[in-house]
Amino acid sequence: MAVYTDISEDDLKWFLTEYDAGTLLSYKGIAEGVENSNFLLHTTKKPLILTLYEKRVEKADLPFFLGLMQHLAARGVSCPLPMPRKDGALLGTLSDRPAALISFLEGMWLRKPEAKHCREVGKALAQMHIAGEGFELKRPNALSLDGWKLLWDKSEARADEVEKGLSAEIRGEIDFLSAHWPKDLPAGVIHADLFPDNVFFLGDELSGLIDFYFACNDLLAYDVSIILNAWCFEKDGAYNITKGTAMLEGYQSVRPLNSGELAALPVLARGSALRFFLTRLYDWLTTPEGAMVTKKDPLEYLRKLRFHRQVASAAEYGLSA
Ligand SMILES: Nc1ncnc2c1ncn2[C@@H]1O[C@H](COP(=O)(O)OP(=O)(O)OP(=O)(O)O)[C@@H](O)[C@H]1O
Ligand SMILES: N[C@@H](CCO)C(=O)O
Repeated sequence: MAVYTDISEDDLKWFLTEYDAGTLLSYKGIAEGVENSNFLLHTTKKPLILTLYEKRVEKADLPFFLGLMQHLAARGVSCPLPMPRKDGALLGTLSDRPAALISFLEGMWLRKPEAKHCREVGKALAQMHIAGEGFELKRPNALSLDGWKLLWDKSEARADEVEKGLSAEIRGEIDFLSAHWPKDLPAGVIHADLFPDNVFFLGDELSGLIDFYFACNDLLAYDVSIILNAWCFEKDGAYNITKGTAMLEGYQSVRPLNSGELAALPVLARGSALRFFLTRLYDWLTTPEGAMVTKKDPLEYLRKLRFHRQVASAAEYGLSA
């Protein structure tokens, strides 16, 4: 469960006096998520989400994340909107953590997404990429090649505890990706974590995107490879080409991928599988037993990485001719 930091009712009431948010009626911690502490607040006005930013979020990055949500919302992307305090600031402090109030988004995330949902996610990602144009703040991707190497340095010594031989395999993968990572592809603001639990639906209709706390400037096609990884594999590890086709068609109905982006997809998908493998591995090795958070399985992403290594061209992801 992702409530790393407890808050007291008195502190919360005091925190809310800085906002025009009404009077607190109730609040509760939200079990889902692994990164930050989230609470659902009911007040005499509208429901709100309170987020306390935890270890993987740099305070200096918060203006980028919160400003991006404002930028995207103003351009028609359905995403949470940060509520300014009475003094105009978007950030406050609660229980010694940077904290923000953001609007509550209606909808639920899908436990069993189908191809039609993948199509909608593809479209929404492309719309986000276009809406992100013109956002002036910049944030390099802290979880690209250099960040992967740092994470790997912290985990390598214990990697073989997770699976024998892992250490040599991952070192080889990082070397390969360092040598083959594409450079000259269209870049912009990417979400970088658009997993099923970050996309809300009302019925079959996509109602919004949340959790922009990994958003950054990077290759747009890298974001496409992330959604292929996150949405198009089945529980048994098989790639579902019907979902892949729908997702790529959905994306390209809004923003067609150029030939360079298409050719790079297998390498980009290896990179994004490695990224989630490495953060999960690090958490797996460092989260104490009994912590109130559900650890995610790094091996799921190792299997995906091995799949992408066998992919010869983007056609295997379900690209229609
Ligand atoms: N704006 C919002 N409106 C409604 N519910 C929200 C909103 N933001 C967060 N939530 C709820 O809180 C949960 C966790 O939020 P979020 O995904 O941002 O957390 P996280 O710790 O950053 O998670 P992740 O593991 O995806 O990085 C969501 O699954 C959702 O139930
Ligand atoms: N979406 C990520 C968690 C946030 O980094 C994962 O499933 O590993």
